[in-house]
Amino acid sequence: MLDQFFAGGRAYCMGSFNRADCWYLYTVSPGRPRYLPNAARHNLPHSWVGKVHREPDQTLEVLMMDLDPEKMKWFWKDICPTAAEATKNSGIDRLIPDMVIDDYQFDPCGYSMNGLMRTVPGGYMTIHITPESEFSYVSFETNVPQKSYKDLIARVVATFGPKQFVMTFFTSLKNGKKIDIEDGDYSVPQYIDYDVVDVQTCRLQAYDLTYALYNRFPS
Ligand SMILES: C[S@@+](CC[C@H](N)C(=O)[O-])C[C@H]1O[C@@H](n2cnc3c(N)ncnc32)[C@H](O)[C@@H]1O
Repeated sequence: MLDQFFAGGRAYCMGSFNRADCWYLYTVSPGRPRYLPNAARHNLPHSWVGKVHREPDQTLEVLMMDLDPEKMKWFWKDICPTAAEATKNSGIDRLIPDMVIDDYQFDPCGYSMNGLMRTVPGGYMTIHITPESEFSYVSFETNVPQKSYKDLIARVVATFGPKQFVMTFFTSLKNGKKIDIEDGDYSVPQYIDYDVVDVQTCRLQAYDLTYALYNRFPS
């Protein structure tokens, strides 16, 4: 389906097929500037011709399922009439400090926010919350570099209280100071309340990807 819209897209699946714990990824990498006529190409900086220009970067996603209803209550309008209250009462404003936040509370429930970092150009955080207990789901994503990804993930998980979550971490291969997600001898962060059920690492065209599935222990 997506192939109809994107040339050169690639689909991947991480996680376990037979447990229905799969996470699907579709990537599109900007290719050579083939669409430019030769004359226009000659106006490009020499180093760009036939190459892709990229800044080093890393992206963390935490995708959480089956959340703590007590922590989800802030995302119902009858309890929190405004998005600003939901952001503050839930602790979202303390996950990554120094963000300019644009937040929205849906009616009767649901919440979305986008935050831009004041001090890191291009640094963002985005959170989308479906609080209905039958199918509760929260997605968290940021590209803001962290000293400790383990600590950030712990804050995110403590804020929303999932029974299960998926962590994905992309890091660009040309990153001189390559940031990793390792925790001592382990390839992904370890938490006392969660079992790591699956871990996979994958080298994509321009990124290394680490995927892990965590289940709360005891369930
Ligand atoms: C936060 S929105 C965003 C969903 C989005 N697809 C995501 O996860 O990135 C989903 C939540 O908002 C609620 N909601 C209320 N009105 C909505 C609307 N008009 N459109 C989408 N979601 C709405 C849904 O019931 C659900 O709890």
